[in-house]
Amino acid sequence: NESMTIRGKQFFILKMIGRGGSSKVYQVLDEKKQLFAVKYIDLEDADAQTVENSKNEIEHLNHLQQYSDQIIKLYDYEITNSYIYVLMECGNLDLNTWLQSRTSVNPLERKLYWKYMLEAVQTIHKHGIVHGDLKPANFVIVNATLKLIDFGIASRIQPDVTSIMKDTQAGTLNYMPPEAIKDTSSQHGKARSKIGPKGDVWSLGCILYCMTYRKSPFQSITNQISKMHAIINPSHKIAFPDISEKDLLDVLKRCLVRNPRERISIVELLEHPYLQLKP
Ligand SMILES: Cn1cc(Nc2nc(NC3CCCCC3)c3c(C#N)c[nH]c3n2)cn1
Repeated sequence: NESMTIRGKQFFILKMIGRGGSSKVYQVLDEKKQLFAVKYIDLEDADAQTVENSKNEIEHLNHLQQYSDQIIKLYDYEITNSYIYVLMECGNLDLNTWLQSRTSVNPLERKLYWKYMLEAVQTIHKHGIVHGDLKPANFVIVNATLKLIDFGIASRIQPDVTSIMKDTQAGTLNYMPPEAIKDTSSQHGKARSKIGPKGDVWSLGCILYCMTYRKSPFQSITNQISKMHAIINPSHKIAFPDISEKDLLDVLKRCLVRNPRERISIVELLEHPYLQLKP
């Protein structure tokens, strides 16, 4: 069985959890049989921007450790000219895989997960980071809590193909805010800087919509161009089938407002009646 050495400590590979571009994520054990996740980034054929983004992401992850338990724990990392190893806590499962495996989500679970997602995203916003590409695969379940595993700065990671993830989440438009599609200024890479924190609120709303109605608001539109048009088209009314939890329905409607200025904020969401924890 393969092993890797990170800063003098040996880790034994159990399985590959996911891969994307030049990154791979493994489930590993240390010599005390403690479970960890290791992200391995191959820098051999990575361009300078990728190297820069990866280092930037790790520095932010390291800095934000102290501010919230809803940010994945970073134990160590090793950066060389040819690779980067990032040693992190290992979640039981990512939220996308979990959602795909559930026929229904129980209301209290949904409410708790929502609170954890808001707290994680509030933490990065407080430190000037807007993710810009939030989706269920960016969160992992650790015991009964949710943790954010990346800040959207470095490359995308998708679940390993052997884990039969058909619609891998990398590159999905299902959670993309209208302002990211409308933003025509400058080359697209800069568009993200134009999306403010309200862009992440839209994406979080799409995730909550998924946890409520089992699909994201635009998932049924399979043609990507038509999907983008629907996301930005004010005449395309998003369906909100009636549900018993009226507070939840109100949260969904306030997150999925196309005008970012009229969209609810993270702070208002944390104060919303839906989160006063009466199941
Ligand atoms: C499917 N599955 C996931 C876990 N747990 C887990 N997955 C992580 N990344 C996964 C990579 C593929 C896409 C989904 C996230 C990370 C991680 C990073 N980056 C830091 N800790 C983690 N824990 C167990 N099963």
